[in-house]
Amino acid sequence: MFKKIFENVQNETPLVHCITNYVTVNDVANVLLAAGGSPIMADDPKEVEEITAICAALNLNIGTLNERTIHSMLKAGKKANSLSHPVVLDPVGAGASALRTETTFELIDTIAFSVIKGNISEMKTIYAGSGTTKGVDADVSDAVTEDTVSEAVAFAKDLSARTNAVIAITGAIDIVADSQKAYVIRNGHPSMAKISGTGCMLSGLIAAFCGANRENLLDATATAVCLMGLSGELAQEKAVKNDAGTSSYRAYIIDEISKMSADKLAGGVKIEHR
Ligand SMILES: Nc1ncnc2c1ncn2[C@@H]1O[C@H](COP(=O)(O)OP(=O)(O)O)[C@@H](O)[C@H]1O
Ligand SMILES: Cc1ncsc1CCOP(=O)(O)O
Ligand SMILES: [Mg+2]
Repeated sequence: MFKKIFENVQNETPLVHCITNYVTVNDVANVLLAAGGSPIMADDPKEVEEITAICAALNLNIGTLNERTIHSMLKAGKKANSLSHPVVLDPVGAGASALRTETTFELIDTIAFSVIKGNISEMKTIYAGSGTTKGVDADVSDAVTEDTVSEAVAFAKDLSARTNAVIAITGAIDIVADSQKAYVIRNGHPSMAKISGTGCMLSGLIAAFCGANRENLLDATATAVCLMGLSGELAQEKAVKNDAGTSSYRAYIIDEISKMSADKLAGGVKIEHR
């Protein structure tokens, strides 16, 4: 499954419309190119419908939301739905402010999302209807551990049934689920949480993988999560070898994605079916 899904991205070069935050926007663009996709960042309400119409997928990330971009996200999302394009939501910081939480729900109520991807604190906010997320990073107390993984799988399946979207919960252990089936993914490295943008990069990748694999959004999402995690592992090996710090580590992750092959990916995934 991984090989074919990865190859479809490389062969189809999906154009991904991103309405995303200004912290990590350049990393999202570069990671899309590295994986074989193509990015276009466009957030003015006057052009979002036109841009999304020429794309294979839409990536909505509320990291630095404001009134104008919220309007753009709603417009783009509705247009993408009308064209049956996959739409991904990254509810960055949902639970940290009323604006983030309310916007997340307005987006979910208005747009049919293909995938909703967030860290565990953001996803718990969506599940509960409110939250007390401390910021854009997950609360340590929320983390999915080996002891709570079954509970997290049930939570992800239930959230998928409620939203009709594939659910991706990231952290040391990642969960990707629809209402029936889940994957538990143990790729990745703790260093990935020490740089800003790994979550946003992953949302961009998920959009590209869904754009090139529309008939299997669950497996497309799982493959993107494995790719990100494996690249984080390989980048860590290189960082240790080079005595590198966090800035180089960020670049090494993009390097590893650009150097990934279908075989290397298939050989490196750490995935369990539930
Ligand atoms: N402690 C960890 N161990 C392994 N991988 C991690 C860890 N923390 C985060 N990751 C990986 O980093 C990426 C971003 O996840 P996360 O940090 O949860 O998102 P966000 O940046 O949105 O908070 C995912 O690919 C995830 O698997
Ligand atoms: C720091 C920050 N503040 C608003 S958006 C953002 C980036 C969040 O990126 P990620 O979710 O990938 O860590
Ligand atoms: Mg995030």
